[in-house]
Amino acid sequence: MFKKMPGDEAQHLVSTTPDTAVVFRPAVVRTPAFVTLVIFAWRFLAGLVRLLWRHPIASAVVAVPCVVAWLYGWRMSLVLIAAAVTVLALWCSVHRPSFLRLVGWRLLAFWRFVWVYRRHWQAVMVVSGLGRHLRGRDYLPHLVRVRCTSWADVVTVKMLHGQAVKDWADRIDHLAHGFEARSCRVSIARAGRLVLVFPRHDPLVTPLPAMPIPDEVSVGPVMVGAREDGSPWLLNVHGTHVLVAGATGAGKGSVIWSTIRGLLPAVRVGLVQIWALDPKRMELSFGRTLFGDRYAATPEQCADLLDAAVAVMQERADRFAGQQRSHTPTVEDPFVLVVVDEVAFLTAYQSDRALKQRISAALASLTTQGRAVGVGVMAALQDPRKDVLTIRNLFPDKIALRLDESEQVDMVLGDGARDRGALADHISPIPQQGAGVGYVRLEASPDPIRVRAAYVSDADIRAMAEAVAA
Ligand SMILES: Nc1ncnc2c1ncn2[C@@H]1O[C@H](COP(=O)(O)OP(=O)(O)OP(=O)(O)O)[C@@H](O)[C@H]1O
Repeated sequence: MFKKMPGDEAQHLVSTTPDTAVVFRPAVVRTPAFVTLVIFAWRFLAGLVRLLWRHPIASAVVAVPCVVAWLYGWRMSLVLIAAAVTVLALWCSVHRPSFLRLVGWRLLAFWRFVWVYRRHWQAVMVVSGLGRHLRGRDYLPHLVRVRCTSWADVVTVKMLHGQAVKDWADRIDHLAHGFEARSCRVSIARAGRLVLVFPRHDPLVTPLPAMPIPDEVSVGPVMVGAREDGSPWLLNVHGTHVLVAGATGAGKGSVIWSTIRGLLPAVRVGLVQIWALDPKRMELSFGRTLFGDRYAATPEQCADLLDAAVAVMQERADRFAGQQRSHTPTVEDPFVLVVVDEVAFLTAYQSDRALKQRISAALASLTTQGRAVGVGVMAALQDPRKDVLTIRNLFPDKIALRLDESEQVDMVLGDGARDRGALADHISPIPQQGAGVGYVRLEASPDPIRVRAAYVSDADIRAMAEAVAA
C-alpha cells in the first residue's frame, strides 16, 4: 500500500545537496481528469466488493434496512429492524454459542476492524517503524483480516516484502498499546503472513478450582488447568520430562499437585508410581501418604531415592533391550514419575560436593535415558539460570510461571519465546490473579501458549491421600 504525493506538491519539490549547483526538479505529467475519475471509481467498486465478500453479515445489517426504506418507506424498514432484533435476541437467549459463532463475533470483528485496526493502522505502523516512507511513498503492511474470539482479536497481516518475523516480535509493545490491548502475540500463518493475537480481556484472571479426579485410568496427558482459549490444558508426563520454573509464590505447587491428581486413578491401580523428593519439606510432605516409602526430604535420602530410580531405569533398559523401544505401563513395570520440588536445593545450593555430584549425575541419567523405559522427571525450580540447573535443556517440556526478570523467560522456554509474547515477567504477583498462570511451549510448536493451573487446596490433597489409602 502506498500513498502518492499530490502532483502540485511534487512539482515544487527540489532535491539538491548543500553547496552544489545541481538542482533536480521532477517533471510532472498532468493526468486527464477522466483517468483519475475512472481510477477512483474502480477503487471504490473493488473496495465495495471486498467489503461484501469479507463482511457479508455486517454489510447486510446496514444495506438491507436502507434498501427496504428506499423501496417501501422508513416505517417498513423500522418494522424489519424490530423483527430482526427480536429474532436475534431470541436466538441469543435460546442458543448463545451458535449465535455468537455465526453472528456475534462476526459483527464485533467488523466493528473492531473498522474502528480499532483500520483507523489506527497507518499511525501505528509508521510510529512503530513497521511501515516505511521511501521516496515520497508510504509503504504499509497490509491489514488482511480481523477475527474475534470470546477473549481476543486475531488479526492477520501481510508483511512488507523483506520484513522478518523478528521485526514484528520486537515491537509487540508498540502494537499492543497502539491498538489498546494489554499484550500482543505474534505467530506465523504462512510465508509472508502473520497472525497477531490481541487479548481483549484475561480469561485466566480468576483461579480455577481443582480439576475433578478422572474416572478413567490413564497415564496422561493429564488435565492440569485451562488454556487461554478456554480449552483444557493437557500436560504430557509419560514419555517426557517436565521443568516448572517460577519465582516464589508463582504456583509451582499447583502444577505439581494437579498432575498428581490427574494420575490418581492410575496410581490407585498400580500403573503409576509417584516418587517424591521434597528438600524444602513444605510442598509434597502434605500428601506424604500418597507416596508411601518413596518419599525423601534430606539430601542424603533424596540421593538414595534418585539412585533407586536410576537402578529401576537401568534394570528396565537391560530387560527391554532388543525387545521393545517404548514403554507401556503395566502393574509389573509401572510409569515412575519422579517429582522434585525445588531441585536447586539438591544441585546448586547443596554444600556437600560429593552428594551434589551424586544427585546431579542421577538426575542427568534419568533425564537422558528415562523416558523410553517409563521413568519421567517433573522438577520445579525458582531460578532458571544455567549455573543453578546445568541440565535444564534435558527437559523437553518446560513451563514458565511468573518470573522475576525478562531474560529468564527465554532461559526457560527457549530463544525468542518472550519476543513472541510469553510475558512471564508481567504475570501478576497477586496470588488470586497470577498464581498458577504461565506459558508453555510445546515440542511441536514455537508459539507459547498461556495457561493457568487449577488450584489444589489442602483439603483436596487430604481427600486425594484418603482416596488412595482406601
Ligand atoms: N493455581 C493457583 N490458583 C490460585 N492461587 C494459587 C494457585 N497456586 C497457588 N496459589 C496461591 O499462591 C500461593 C503460593 O503458591 P505455591 O506455594 O504453590 O507457590 P510456589 O511457586 O510453590 O512457591 P514457593 O517456591 O515459594 O514454594 C498459595 O498459597 C496459594 O494461595
